Amino acid sequence: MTAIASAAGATPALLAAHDLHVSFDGRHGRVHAVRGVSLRVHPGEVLAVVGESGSGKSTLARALMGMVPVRQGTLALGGEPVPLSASARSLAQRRQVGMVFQDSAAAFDPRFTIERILREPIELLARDAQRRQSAAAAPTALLDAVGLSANVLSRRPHELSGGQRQRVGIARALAGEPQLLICDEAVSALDVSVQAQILNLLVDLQNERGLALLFITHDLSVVSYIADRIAVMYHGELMETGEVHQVLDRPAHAYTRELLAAGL
Ligand SMILES: Nc1ncnc2c1ncn2[C@@H]1O[C@H](COP(=O)(O)OP(=O)(O)OP(=O)(O)O)[C@@H](O)[C@H]1O
Repeated sequence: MTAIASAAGATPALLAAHDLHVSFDGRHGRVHAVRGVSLRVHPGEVLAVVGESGSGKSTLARALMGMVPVRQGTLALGGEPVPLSASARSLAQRRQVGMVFQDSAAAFDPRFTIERILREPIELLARDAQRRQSAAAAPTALLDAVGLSANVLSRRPHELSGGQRQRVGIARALAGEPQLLICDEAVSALDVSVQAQILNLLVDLQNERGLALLFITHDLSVVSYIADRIAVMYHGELMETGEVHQVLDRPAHAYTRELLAAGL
């Protein structure tokens, strides 16, 4: 099934994916993890992607970033087609879209200082002749944007709290000055009080910078708090999309009703 997650009206999409398919060949045969998903994310909006474990949410996010091979489909960013071939530079490499993981710190080299961790993407981008970096991408400015002071620069990841590390993960994702952040369970591993702080930070970034968020979550209260629209995945397909209140109050699909009854 191909469903299009699009808001009504003719707002140009920031990200438009069409008919994406991803499969993995493993010991137990082929897993068709994403099956013909089409969706749009509009500038400045928050699209929550929900679905049970194994429904393909993370694979979809990675496919959008170019972090897993896409078997079929098209992707456009700001109306410009993005090549999805294995040899093409992915959105992850171009950093036009930032990604925040459940455990962003797992990607940090534990031997590196936070300054070095933040400088790495900045320097990669500086080598890219097509991108001009502004002062907003300096390590101190990135830390400032996520509510951390410059004295964090000389520390190593293990010297920070979980919430501080996730803030550094967000700062790193902001290095390319993206218009879209893909957040894959970005607050799930944090204590509840820290979750609220990180959610508020993401909402502030959305408001201040007009950032759009594609927000993968299992948490219904997070969906209600943060999202404008919801996309519901099941077995790799996009079953239903719509405005938050519409999907929460009048889910069209039986699977969505079950998911909501179970609290996602
Ligand atoms: N690298 C991989 N190799 C083989 N199979 C994979 C790989 N990544 C994901 N899968 C399979 O693809 C399917 C979708 O997984 P995915 O992690 O995208 O689901 P999810 O909805 O994000 O789950 P969760 O909520 O538990 O994170 C699952 O069957 C999973 O086992």
